[in-house]
Amino acid sequence: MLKAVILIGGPQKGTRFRPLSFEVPKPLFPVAGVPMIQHHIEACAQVPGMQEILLIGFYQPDEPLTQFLEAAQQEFNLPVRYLQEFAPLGTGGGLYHFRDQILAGSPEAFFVLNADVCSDFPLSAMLEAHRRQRHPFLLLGTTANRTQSLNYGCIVENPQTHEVLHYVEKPSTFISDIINCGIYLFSPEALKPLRDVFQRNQQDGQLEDSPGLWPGAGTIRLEQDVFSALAGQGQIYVHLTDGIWSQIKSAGSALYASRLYLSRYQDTHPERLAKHTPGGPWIRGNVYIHPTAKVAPSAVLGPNVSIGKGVTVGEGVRLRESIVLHGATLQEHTCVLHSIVGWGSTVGRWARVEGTPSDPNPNDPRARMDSESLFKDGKLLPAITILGCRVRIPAEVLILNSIVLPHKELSRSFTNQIIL
Ligand SMILES: Nc1nc2c(ncn2[C@@H]2O[C@H](COP(=O)(O)OP(=O)(O)O[C@H]3O[C@H](CO)[C@@H](O)[C@H](O)[C@@H]3O)[C@@H](O)[C@H]2O)c(=O)[nH]1
Repeated sequence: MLKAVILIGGPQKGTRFRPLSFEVPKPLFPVAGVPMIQHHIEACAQVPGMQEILLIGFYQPDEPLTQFLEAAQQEFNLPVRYLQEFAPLGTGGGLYHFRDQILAGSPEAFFVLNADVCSDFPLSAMLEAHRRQRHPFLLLGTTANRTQSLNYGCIVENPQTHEVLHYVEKPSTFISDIINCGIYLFSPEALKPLRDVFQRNQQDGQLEDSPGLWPGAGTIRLEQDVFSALAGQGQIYVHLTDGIWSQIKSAGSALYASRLYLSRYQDTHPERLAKHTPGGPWIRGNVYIHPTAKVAPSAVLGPNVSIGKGVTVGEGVRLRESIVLHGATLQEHTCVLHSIVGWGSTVGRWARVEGTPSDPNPNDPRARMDSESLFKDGKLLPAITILGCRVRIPAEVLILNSIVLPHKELSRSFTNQIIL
């Protein structure tokens, strides 16, 4: 019997995802038409023997989250439960705090998945590798180029045995081009080292003269406190993948992840990809259209477009490399490229909303999405255009490389600006 835990973080997390995370918790942001963590749940539900999926985070269990859990339980016919941390406990604290719930029913092992990654989740291959060796910790690893590897957990392995010999979280100088994907398979014994860290933290906290410096009861950083500490002791192994993988930290990376998942749908969910039908819109490449969306027959969509619930797309609209969120309206002849259009926003006739993609370098097979910062030398870097929720763009204007905060009603064109 197996279980899976998805670490969904909480409201202080996902700041690079603003303004989109104002409206919906980041783990529920739609990527390729479905909430980000539904991809995780689908992958877990396909592993034979999966008994339960637990989401651990510090969000208040609000309506969208509760509705999502109910829908997921029904769809996958599996218990999918949310366990709320009383405070942010780090990537390992929640696993230790809820250890009884995780180990209830004696699972042979449990997957732990970061919510903010996009992957083809090679969980069955990880399980096979685990069953051969039964080591406490198995990490999924992939490669990144030298510069970008510094943004991730870096792994030095023994190439013969795949044992993790050395692990450094976001090093300041190059360590290894093998990076931690934030996807793990732990055996029940993995909780023992977490207990040791917890107890050590408690003792340190009691000894600490200035409690303000104490990291807080229960906080455990899986990466630094466990992986770095245990590397080279025969307990941690890496399973390498060259499948699709990307972090989803910013809105730009959500667009990139959406493209990766849409292309994967050709094998996994062909029914989710729109096809050109007589009298229907023109479809180029991979496009997802929610069944409730109204798309005019002369619109041209794709590649890599995802259209949410209740969206209206008018005649002559051109849409590519974009996500249009539920209830948005694109009036006749608008052109939307490399952009995310927020919930309930309206783009007026003949307006053009355009961004600049920040995709990984296609000529470098090891390139990953940059974990972009918005500014460089005090200037806004060109990036995808984001319209927050209920933004109104008038007719015949250009909105280029800009971020428009929710509820703004614009009256003219804007280029390279954050519109507050
Ligand atoms: N429940 C809970 N979840 C948390 C907490 N803090 C972070 N998380 C969740 O844990 C995951 C990792 O979040 P970060 O702490 O932001 O780390 P990171 O910068 O994404 O780096 C991690 O992931 C990389 C791969 O994407 C790894 O390369 C890196 O080593 C590390 O594991 C995310 O899904 C986040 O929501 C917490 O206090 N509680």
